[in-house]
Amino acid sequence: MDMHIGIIGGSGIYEIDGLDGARWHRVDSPWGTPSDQVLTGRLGGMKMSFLPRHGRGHVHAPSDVPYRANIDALKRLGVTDVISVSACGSFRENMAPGDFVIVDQFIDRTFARAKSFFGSGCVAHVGFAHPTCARLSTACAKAARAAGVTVHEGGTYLAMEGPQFSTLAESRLYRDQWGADVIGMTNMPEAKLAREAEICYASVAMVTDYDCWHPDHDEVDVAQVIATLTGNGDKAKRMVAGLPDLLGVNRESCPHGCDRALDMAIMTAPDKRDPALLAKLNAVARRVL
Ligand SMILES: CSC[C@H]1O[C@H](OP(=O)(O)O)[C@H](O)[C@@H]1O
Ligand SMILES: Nc1ncnc2[nH]cnc12
Repeated sequence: MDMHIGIIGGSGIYEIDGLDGARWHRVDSPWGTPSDQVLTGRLGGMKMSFLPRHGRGHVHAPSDVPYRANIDALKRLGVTDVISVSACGSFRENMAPGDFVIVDQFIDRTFARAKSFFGSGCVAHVGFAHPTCARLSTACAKAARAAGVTVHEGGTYLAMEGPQFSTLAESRLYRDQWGADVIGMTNMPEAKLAREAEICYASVAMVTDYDCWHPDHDEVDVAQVIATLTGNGDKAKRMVAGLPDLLGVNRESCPHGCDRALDMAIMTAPDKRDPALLAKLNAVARRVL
């Protein structure tokens, strides 16, 4: 099978350069309209598709990003592995603005988003103890280091609803009591949906600020995030350029089982399944339905 990387670009990343045969095109999804068209092409011979999470011009707020349509659209294009590139605040002194954290755990504090492709008519429960793909994450860490970035391998990302930033009490709670390392507004439910769609998922969180807990730094605001993002965006593009050599164009099945997540997940008896929901699942769950 061909490796096909999907990059979901967060705040400050609305395109990527250097794709051979690059073309923006519309992908229709039964789950709604994706955030934007998808830029497809090849990098070092490897298939790559890029989707700006907030749309070009940053039009979608974190609560309104069409997460299901985005993952479904990438699945329909044949994407096997998604790399999420996001801005985040840091709860750790040593995870400084400009550094990349390769996230391996999440705490989901979002509450106003559709979080599953499944539901009444086709109930499924996928395993999510290890929400990111170690194979893909390791490649991202190597590529980022080779691009000269300071990389922290492993970290817990707290996903908040937003769009307001956290209060000081929340920031201290997440950092001191809950052990979160970074905070952002978008990786949930994206990571959950990628797992349901049997797509490997890695999260590259680019630190832009110290949120509001740090006594020696100003509390986060958009100006601070944008100032750091300008440098981070270039680093992310250099990281992406290193991926084809590390991952190769031919894809072995995932050693961690991300691409077989639905094997034991669907509970609803075949004769009780809702045909309308099954029709919408025709890309995400195509392998098992
Ligand atoms: C511009 S600051 C807050 C905004 O930035 C992050 O976006 P993304 O995760 O897509 O890079 C954060 O989650 C918020 O949506
Ligand atoms: N401090 C912060 N909180 C939430 N999302 C962010 N994105 C970038 N910085 C952030």
